Amino acid sequence: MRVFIVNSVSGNGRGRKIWLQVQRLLEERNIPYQVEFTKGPGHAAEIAESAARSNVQAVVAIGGDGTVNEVGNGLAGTEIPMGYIPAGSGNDFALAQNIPSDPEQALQRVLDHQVRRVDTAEIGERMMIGFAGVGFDAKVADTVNHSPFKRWAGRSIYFFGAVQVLTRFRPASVSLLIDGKRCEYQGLWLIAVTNNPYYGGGMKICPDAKNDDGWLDICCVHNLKHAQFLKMFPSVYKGKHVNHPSVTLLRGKEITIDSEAPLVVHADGEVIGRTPLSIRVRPQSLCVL
Ligand SMILES: Nc1ncnc2c1ncn2[C@@H]1O[C@H](COP(=O)(O)OP(=O)(O)OP(=O)(O)O)[C@@H](O)[C@H]1O
Repeated sequence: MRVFIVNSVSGNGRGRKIWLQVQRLLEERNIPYQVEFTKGPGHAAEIAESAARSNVQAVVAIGGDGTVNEVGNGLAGTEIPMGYIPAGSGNDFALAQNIPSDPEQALQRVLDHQVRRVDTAEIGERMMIGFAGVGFDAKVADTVNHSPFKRWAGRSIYFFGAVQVLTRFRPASVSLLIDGKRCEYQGLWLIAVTNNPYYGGGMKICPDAKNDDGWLDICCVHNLKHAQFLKMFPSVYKGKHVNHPSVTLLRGKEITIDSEAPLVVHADGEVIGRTPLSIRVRPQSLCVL
């Protein structure tokens, strides 16, 4: 039996519409299923955890990256694979995994049941599946998630969110410990820690990140004036920002981030707290379809 976890409100109600399409396909093909609809933050993780205990064939998330994060949190460390049918605004996990945006094709991939293992990472009590960040990008995630325009703007909302945050943002002093090696940054804009190349609705923040190599890829952006940041910003969509002298790419397995003033932290686009924080890779801990 496959359990579908549907976030009906993801992608401005796309979650609900896509589920109805998937349900019709399952019924046409006489494929047994269970479905659960999320009621609010944290619920998808609870459902996934309880499904994993009953040893189901797969748990399939229908929603955005926030839903992937929660379902992944519920399944990491088990042998139950996570399927994914994208229905959010960003869908960066789908992009990184080459999961089709067409629901019928994404469902077919679930039914094909080719299991592969991907890395996740522990952040305090929680896990990130694809990406996490501190500073500017976390502020953007927070702004976007509270924006009334998220309902209809789709992927471009992250671009507009970034422009909105930019005017008020003040870079910070941050200390980073990567596998015992310390780096200090004055005027830090952001630190992205990723398993996947993409975040923020298709920004190629860590172009070489691979989600099964046991490493976390890190991108630090520092020492830039606001106008310079704005000028560099569009280049992230093609991963060309990495050539800029204010961009430092690093890699590690265990990372601690501390800052003078607490900075907002996000995991897979959902704000989960503030610095200080520690992130530790959990190699190949999540089975995905
Ligand atoms: N019934 C519900 N009502 C309100 N919020 C919900 C409900 N179910 C889940 N949520 C919350 O919705 C939030 C957003 O979900 P998700 O990230 O999947 O969609 P999205 O924001 O549209 O997509 P993306 O992150 O790809 O931009 C998550 O924080 C999740 O916990």
